[in-house]
Amino acid sequence: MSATSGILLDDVTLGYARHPAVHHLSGAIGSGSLTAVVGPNGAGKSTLLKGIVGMLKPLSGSIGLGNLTRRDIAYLPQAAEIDRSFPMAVYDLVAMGLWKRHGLFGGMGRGDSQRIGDALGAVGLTGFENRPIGTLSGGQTQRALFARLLLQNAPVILLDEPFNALDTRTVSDLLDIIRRWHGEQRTVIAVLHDMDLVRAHFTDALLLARSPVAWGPAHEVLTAENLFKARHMIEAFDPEAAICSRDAA
Ligand SMILES: Nc1ncnc2c1ncn2[C@@H]1O[C@H](COP(=O)(O)OP(=O)(O)OP(=O)(O)O)[C@@H](O)[C@H]1O
Repeated sequence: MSATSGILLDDVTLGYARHPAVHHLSGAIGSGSLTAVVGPNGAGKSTLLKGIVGMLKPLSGSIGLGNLTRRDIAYLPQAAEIDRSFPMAVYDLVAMGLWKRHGLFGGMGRGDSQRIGDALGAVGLTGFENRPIGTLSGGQTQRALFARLLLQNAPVILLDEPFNALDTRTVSDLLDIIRRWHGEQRTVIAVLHDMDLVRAHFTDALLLARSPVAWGPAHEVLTAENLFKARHMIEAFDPEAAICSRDAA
């Protein structure tokens, strides 16, 4: 992976219909870092990922990508946002990871079947090539989506609650792939709720409660005091506020 200065968040406010969901966030996600975004429900974690991937334009502030473009970012939304009813075989879903290489209507190149087979093997889905995606279990679906991410070969990978409702075996297998990406100096940012998992496997953590509570080495961020503060901040938040109090002050 090429070296970049990482992702720079400069006083970023993100929201919907001008209602801010993430307020005044500044900091850098270093290139090659393994960062967990944590915080209570409604803290703005998914919103932040959507801002970084370019699906949401900041209401104010800016998100800088250094020498990367949006096309260098692979994004796995929450499972609930993925339409599994689309009639498609596992092989074709995973092959979509090669679109960046070939373009939407480009043909498959030599070696692509091998690459797809390798990616399916890496996630333990060899033999599932022809299965319609609608017939997969939740864990198998997430494995197939990780295979697609493997083929995307992106320097930045954003994962929104990738382990939600998965059994320990599947989590462990997918964590191996995340570790592999980290070893390849890719930047990995994952929204997670399991604090023990973050402490054990992630180098950095950003604790959000619409505003940033703490950001830095995971073991320094995930203290009982910070987590309590984040919960308190979310409970005290007025979701109907049209503009944030800091802007109004
Ligand atoms: N499309 C949308 N339109 C309007 N408001 C939204 C939209 N998506 C999210 N929000 C609101 O923005 C706030 C932050 O939501 P977000 O999904 O980013 O939180 P989260 O930290 O990812 O939560 P969770 O842990 O529950 O997934 C919430 O109050 C939510 O209701």
